[in-house]
Amino acid sequence: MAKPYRAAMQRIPFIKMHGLGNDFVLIDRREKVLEFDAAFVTRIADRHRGVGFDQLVILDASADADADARINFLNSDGSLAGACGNGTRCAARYLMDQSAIDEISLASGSGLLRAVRLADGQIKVGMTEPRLAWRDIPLAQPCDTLHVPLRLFGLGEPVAVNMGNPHAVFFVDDLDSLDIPAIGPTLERHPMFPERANIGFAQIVSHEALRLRVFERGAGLTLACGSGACAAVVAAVRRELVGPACQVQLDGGELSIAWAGAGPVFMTGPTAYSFEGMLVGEGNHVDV
Ligand SMILES: N[C@H](CCC[C@H](N)C(=O)O)C(=O)O
Repeated sequence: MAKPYRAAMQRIPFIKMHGLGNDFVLIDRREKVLEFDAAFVTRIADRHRGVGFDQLVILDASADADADARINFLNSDGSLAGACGNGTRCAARYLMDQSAIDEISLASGSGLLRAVRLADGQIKVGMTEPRLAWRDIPLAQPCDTLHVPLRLFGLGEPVAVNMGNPHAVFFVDDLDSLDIPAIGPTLERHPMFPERANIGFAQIVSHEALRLRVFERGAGLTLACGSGACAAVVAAVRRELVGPACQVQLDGGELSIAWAGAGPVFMTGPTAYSFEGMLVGEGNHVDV
């Protein structure tokens, strides 16, 4: 007798999007309860056996009346990401397109995020105010987050910033001379960072521009990291290396970041749809 496979089969529609090549599988659960576990997430993240993504973006209906939806992010290794700037911009674009509106509010783990569509189509999001106390990064020991006492691989002391997720930013003279895939894992998992950290390497270009590459917690080196771009500008403003408006040049393109030295960080940049599809399988163990 045939196995009653189809009866148990779950079908999960998804949309693939990216912001500067930082890519996402977006699952909209606002109208339908869809359940999946960490094994499912890592399987879908697999770029050969699955769809492939840096972060999975999950949209849920929000209990908060001020928010149009609730947003959560999972890294490709299955871990939770407290914030994701490019994923926020992509989800905001998707929700705005669905309702033909140009402004949206999203409830996230780091607070309420507001996003707007600008006249040129770029999406601008107000990220949360950066947290700068060592406990809030979090770091393993009390220290000045402007000079975290960590000296490795010939790098200077990093600046630590929490953008809803932990970041350490190293300023370097020559970004191209660094073997980031080789040094990234050690830094991401250094005992100084009890919740691991996103590791940014920034090279100052001018008072209004910097180049950045980020080895992301739970995802490795990506083409762009939105919260990393915010963290790098916050770090550079604190070190008086750039002004309050700064272009961040990432491998996948450019983000405009603005931070007045206090309050929220604003991030503006492009978003793009790649394709849509259907994840198909039994229960939580979905065959792609
Ligand atoms: N790509 C994301 C960052 C994901 C952060 C994640 N790697 C973590 O904090 O664990 C961004 O655009 O901000």
